[in-house]
Amino acid sequence: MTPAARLQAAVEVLDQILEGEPAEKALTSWGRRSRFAGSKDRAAVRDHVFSALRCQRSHAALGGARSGRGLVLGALREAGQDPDDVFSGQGYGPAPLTEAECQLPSPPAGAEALDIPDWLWPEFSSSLGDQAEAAALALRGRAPVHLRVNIARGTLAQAQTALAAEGIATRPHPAAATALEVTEGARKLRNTKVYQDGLVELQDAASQAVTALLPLQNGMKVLDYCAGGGGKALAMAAQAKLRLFVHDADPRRMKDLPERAARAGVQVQQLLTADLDRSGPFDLVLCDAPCSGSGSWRRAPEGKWRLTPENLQSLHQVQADILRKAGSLTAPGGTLAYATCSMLNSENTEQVQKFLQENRGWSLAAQQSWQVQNGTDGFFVAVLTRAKGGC
Ligand SMILES: C[S@@+](CC[C@H](N)C(=O)[O-])C[C@H]1O[C@@H](n2cnc3c(N)ncnc32)[C@H](O)[C@@H]1O
Repeated sequence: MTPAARLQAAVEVLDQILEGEPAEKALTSWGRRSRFAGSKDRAAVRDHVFSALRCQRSHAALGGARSGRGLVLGALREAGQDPDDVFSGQGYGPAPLTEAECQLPSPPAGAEALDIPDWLWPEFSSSLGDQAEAAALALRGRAPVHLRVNIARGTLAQAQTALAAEGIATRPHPAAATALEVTEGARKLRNTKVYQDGLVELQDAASQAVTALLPLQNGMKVLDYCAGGGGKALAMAAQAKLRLFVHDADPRRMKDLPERAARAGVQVQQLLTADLDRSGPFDLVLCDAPCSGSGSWRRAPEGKWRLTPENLQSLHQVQADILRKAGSLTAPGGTLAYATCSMLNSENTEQVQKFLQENRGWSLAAQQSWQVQNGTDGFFVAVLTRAKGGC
């Protein structure tokens, strides 16, 4: 495909996404009907689509329309490229610009230029303070690829050497002792032996730092209450020999966990919600709660535009309920860890404060947050200790 044809494909996929289709589904259906597209074409179209979604608001303003064409036009204008080179109708590229599209709109400003919804900006800026602008700008860019070295299988240096032998260059990431950042060859990763043998897993460095902060010790009975795909469960298992249980309100979210656990050489026991009470209490319960995802909007940029004040409100309720339930499953003297991939105070510190106010016998042992402008996803974790005679 020519560069212009790839952009035309992105225009079509973006139009479907703007009509409400999930990005992955829209890309998959484009892929199915475009058998002529090679793997490089598919990767390029995907990159165009995700870049457009990260900057959807500002690019729509610059392109004069919230449409696939508008977003691609806005991206070209922001990059200082002549749109006529792409919108020429040549080589299966987009049709030439109309007279209306040729009009230069006034440049975006404020939250529009920062690609944050207006309703969210007050909370975003009060949560991030003088870092709000830097964080919003970081969310407009691509996320780095981070790996967690499975230290139960090998050292960081061994993983780097093995990855280099398969054409993947990495460097250690300062956020976590187990973290590597891929600097070259990321697309090849899943086909490498080092990945398939379980020496490395894809996981953001801040996500790794969350579990590194937990007081895990051999023999502990641990529950990952919101296990999803199991990223944190597997990271915990690499840190100590645990009796590890996983749960998710939607067990389908854990479908890949058995295979991932086998690759990592880890045993986990899945629990249904109905079995939780009789399986507890646990020495440590981690809840990696559902959230706005504001810390990972670089990876899942649709979330930024699909979040509404009402969704955020109901997430607050779900988070409070999860904390309460996970607290009840924590043994006296045990630890409850609450984590999100959000940078919003209302999902983080405010939830923890509310829990501490409403539940006697708990204390805050540690709290940390990570922000996107510092080279990781945005994350938050609070580690709470239950008193030995706690109620
Ligand atoms: C942030 S994701 C977890 C990611 C996972 N821990 C990882 O590291 O890969 C949050 C998970 O919480 C689950 N969830 C949502 N509501 C829940 C509830 N009330 N109780 C338990 N899990 C819930 C969702 O299905 C989702 O899989």
